Amino acid sequence: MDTTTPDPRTATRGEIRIERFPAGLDGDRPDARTQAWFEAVSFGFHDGAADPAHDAEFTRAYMADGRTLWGAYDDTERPGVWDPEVPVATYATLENDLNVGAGRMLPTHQVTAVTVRATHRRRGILRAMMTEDLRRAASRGLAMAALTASEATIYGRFGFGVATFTREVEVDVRERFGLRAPATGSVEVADPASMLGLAPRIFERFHGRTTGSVGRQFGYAKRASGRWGGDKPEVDKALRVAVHYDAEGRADGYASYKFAGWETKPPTLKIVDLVAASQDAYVELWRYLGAVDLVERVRFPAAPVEDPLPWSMLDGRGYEVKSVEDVLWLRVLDPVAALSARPYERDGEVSLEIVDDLGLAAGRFRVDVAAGRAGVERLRDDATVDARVAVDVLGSLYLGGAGARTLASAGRLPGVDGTGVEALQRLFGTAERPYCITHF
Ligand SMILES: CC(=O)SCCNC(=O)CCNC(=O)[C@H](O)C(C)(C)COP(=O)(O)OP(=O)(O)OC[C@H]1O[C@@H](n2cnc3c(N)ncnc32)[C@H](O)[C@@H]1OP(=O)(O)O
Repeated sequence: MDTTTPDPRTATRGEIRIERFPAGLDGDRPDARTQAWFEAVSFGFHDGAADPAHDAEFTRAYMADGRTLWGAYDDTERPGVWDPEVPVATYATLENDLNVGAGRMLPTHQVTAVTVRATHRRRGILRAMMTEDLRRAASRGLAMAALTASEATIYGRFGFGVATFTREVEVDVRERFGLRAPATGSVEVADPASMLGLAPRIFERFHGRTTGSVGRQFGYAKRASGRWGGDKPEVDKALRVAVHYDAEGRADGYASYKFAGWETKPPTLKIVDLVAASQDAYVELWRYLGAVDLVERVRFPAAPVEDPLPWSMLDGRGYEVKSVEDVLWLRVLDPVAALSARPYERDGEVSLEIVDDLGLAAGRFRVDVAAGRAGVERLRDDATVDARVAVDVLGSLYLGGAGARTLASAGRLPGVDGTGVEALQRLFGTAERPYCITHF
């Protein structure tokens, strides 16, 4: 493969060429390379043939996001074969801030749009793109990589560990629905068009106060405004939006939602996006959603794991957890920068050996926490350490989403004795569970 550093496992497959490029326009259409890339992504995610009019919108959004697109091309000529300019594999990256706790932001390398054509699967194409990409991100000084995964079995081998979860919940909003929390501020129905400007401002406040939150790409405001329905840049007339205002009249939360249709029994509202910059806003938006007439259920696919809602409901049994979904997967690229960036709730110290097959984060380190800040120092390779931790497990520990005790019970901290587990539990543990409502 034609990558800067050939992967020894795939270098013999000379017919695959890998290119990196920014999304680009040619007049008011995507340029040929970008259009062909969209074709491949649509194919990979079973979305049907790409629509150039839609793709022009997506191209503008990708340009605003500063995405880098990767395509893997097979130039082998065969009669009737699909245009060789349509990549057989795709991959894309962008960068946004991750809130690592107490509002501290860590610039994070995000990976998305991974597809490999069935005809080219299991030939090391993903491995070649991902190892090269992570190496480049690390060399650009990024301390963390992140993704959201379609399957839980793919990315652990590349050092990613699950860091946050959400729950899909369904709330019974018939007559017995009521909340104990005293009402605060007010909720008004908004003109969806106003969300183009308002949604990003509300999100920024949510983002600043929520550990685990990742900055949002351009498309989110378009969706909140109904300009992009679902995943298409087409006006969504079914989308409704309610905004919460605090006692001073400042907008501090919104819920965008849709009626699921009369054929859905019982009648249901589906929350598309709920962004609350305060707990009051969260509860009040639910009070509003629970008061909408002619519906019996409200479905929310992205509720926090620690949700105040059932504790506020007069009848907590009306809150049903349908499923739990992993959202953010984290991959430490630079242990010194990543471990010094996050805040710590207890002082103390622990020494770690990080095991990383890709070598990027491998080594021994001492984490010394005083007044909530960590000094992190690289140790000699033969230094004695308290715990040996695989880099994907470190990704799960990093935001406090998984406890060291739980991971040890699950067999994910082999060889770490009870003292080492307790040291990790004490130092990495957080009172609040991380929460990410951004998918990318
Ligand atoms: C971040 C995102 O974009 S999430 C979306 C991910 N995309 C999809 O799910 C689309 C459908 N799937 C695909 O396109 C492909 O199957 C991919 C991208 C998952 C894998 O691509 P491939 O090029 O076949 O992977 P590659 O040959 O490089 O394999 C790398 C390793 O992952 C393993 N692997 C690949 N796919 C899977 C899988 N679905 N489940 C478990 N292991 C897998 C391989 O066995 C290999 O293991 P090894 O290197 O330890 O021996």
